Amino acid sequence: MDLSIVGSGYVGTTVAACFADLGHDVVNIDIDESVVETINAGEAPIHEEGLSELIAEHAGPDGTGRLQATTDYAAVRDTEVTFLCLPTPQKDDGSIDLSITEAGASQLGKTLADKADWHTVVVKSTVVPGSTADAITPILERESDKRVGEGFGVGMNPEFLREGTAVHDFLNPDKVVLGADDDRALGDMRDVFAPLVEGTDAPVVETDTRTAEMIKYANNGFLAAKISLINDIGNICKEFGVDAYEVADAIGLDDRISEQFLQSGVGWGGSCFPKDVAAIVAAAEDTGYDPAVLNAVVEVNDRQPERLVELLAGHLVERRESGFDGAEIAVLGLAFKPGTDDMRNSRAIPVIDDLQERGATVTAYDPVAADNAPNYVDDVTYAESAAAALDGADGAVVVTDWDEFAALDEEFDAMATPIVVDGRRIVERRDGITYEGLTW
Ligand SMILES: NC(=O)c1ccc[n+]([C@@H]2O[C@H](COP(=O)([O-])OP(=O)(O)OC[C@H]3O[C@@H](n4cnc5c(N)ncnc54)[C@H](O)[C@@H]3O)[C@@H](O)[C@H]2O)c1
Ligand SMILES: O=c1ccn([C@@H]2O[C@H](COP(=O)(O)OP(=O)(O)O[C@H]3O[C@H](CO)[C@@H](O)[C@H](O)[C@H]3O)[C@@H](O)[C@H]2O)c(=O)[nH]1
Repeated sequence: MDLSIVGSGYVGTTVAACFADLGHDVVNIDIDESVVETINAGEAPIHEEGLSELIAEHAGPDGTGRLQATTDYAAVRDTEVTFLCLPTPQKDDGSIDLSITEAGASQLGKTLADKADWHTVVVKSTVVPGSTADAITPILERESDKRVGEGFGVGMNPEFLREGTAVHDFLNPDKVVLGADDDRALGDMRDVFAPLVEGTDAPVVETDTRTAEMIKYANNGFLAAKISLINDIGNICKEFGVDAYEVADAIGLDDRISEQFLQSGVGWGGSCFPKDVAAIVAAAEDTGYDPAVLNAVVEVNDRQPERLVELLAGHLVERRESGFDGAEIAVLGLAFKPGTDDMRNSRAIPVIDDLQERGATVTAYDPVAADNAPNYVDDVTYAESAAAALDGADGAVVVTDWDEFAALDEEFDAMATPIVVDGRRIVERRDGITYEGLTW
């Protein structure tokens, strides 16, 4: 099939490259010329395992591959189905900001005005229940001067991929959710996903757009809650001198709990959980409902970075009279999780802010996120390696569970005072360092 993917960020680029790999002809549309040029050069605009290979295979300068990129919405008219993969950030009050997605829908609608044939528009962005039918569809109708269900169809297909494993997750989904309010749009979505579903036996959930939208928030709310619950339990474990990871291993054996998402530590960040929990909380409160559990989920998460810094403070005052004042602290990890250069809402941000407010100077190391970091934190020195960050440091905190941190050993000997507070259970406890885990 001929597909257009509007928005070529973490989701759009992955989805476009994967659909091309599944045999569709795909055009990626983005307003950012540098993103478009990068894809057309056969390269990945973001760091995602396996993505460069797919783009190199399906895009490229000769323009003959199954994946192309452009800034021109007119390309939509040569396709049958468009996926909107545009950002849905949060406003200052936490509620969803639909303006970018609405602007994209408006450009798309204008383009569809000049298309004679039927077209299906699928919202892939995470949007609060009712957004597709009540906000996006009316824009498409107004700008195209067509009626939904007649000139075009609309669907909602939430995306569950994780950054760092985006390509793998998209190609091996636990489920595919197809939300549609008319049969023709649903039929088009089934056709688009047929090669994926046939190849993986992924269960397909067919529903209406409003339910599809809610499934996405329920999924993310549940996962964020699971991490906050294990963090809450982990904090209690720490008070009792119990290892939260040993406890998690045992409770994870219960099928009803499962072993996944039980890693306690400095908490959840990223481009999704923080804004999505905030958005569904705001949307719920708008209806008059008080989402007490989800509010607590955020509260527990917000406390973890400070708990990490407090643990370091406790050890530092024993070794340095001036405590944090003038101390050099190594921060290991900047990305919100390993496998990505994404720093949106990374726990590294509140940790670094707190360290600096207490008078410390920060040297940070991350294998891929250092170039991106100055967009999120100031006055940080970036080291070329974990060893260089640790060299001469008065203390270290681990914020991201990059595999390479597990291999650190003698590097700690070069610290001025070898105190290591681990927020991710990745560093090995060893002789010669004062090692403290956040929940163990
Ligand atoms: N990042 C994830 O892991 C993930 C996973 C599942 C769902 N989602 C959801 O998917 C949506 C997109 O997220 P993302 O992380 O890919 O966003 P992103 O910020 O990485 O990318 C968005 C892209 O859209 C482009 N853009 C902005 N306005 C445009 C316009 N009018 N026309 C064309 N392109 C435009 C930007 O230049 C950018 O390249 C969000 O709703 C998000 O919640 C994200
Ligand atoms: O046991 C765990 C698991 C994760 N995390 C943290 O949780 C955050 C999110 O991690 P993860 O879910 O792996 O990455 P995301 O890319 O944010 O993916 C989430 O958000 C996406 C965007 O909505 C969804 O598509 C995915 O299904 C959902 O997992 C990161 O800061 C992790 O360090 C923990 O602290 N403990």
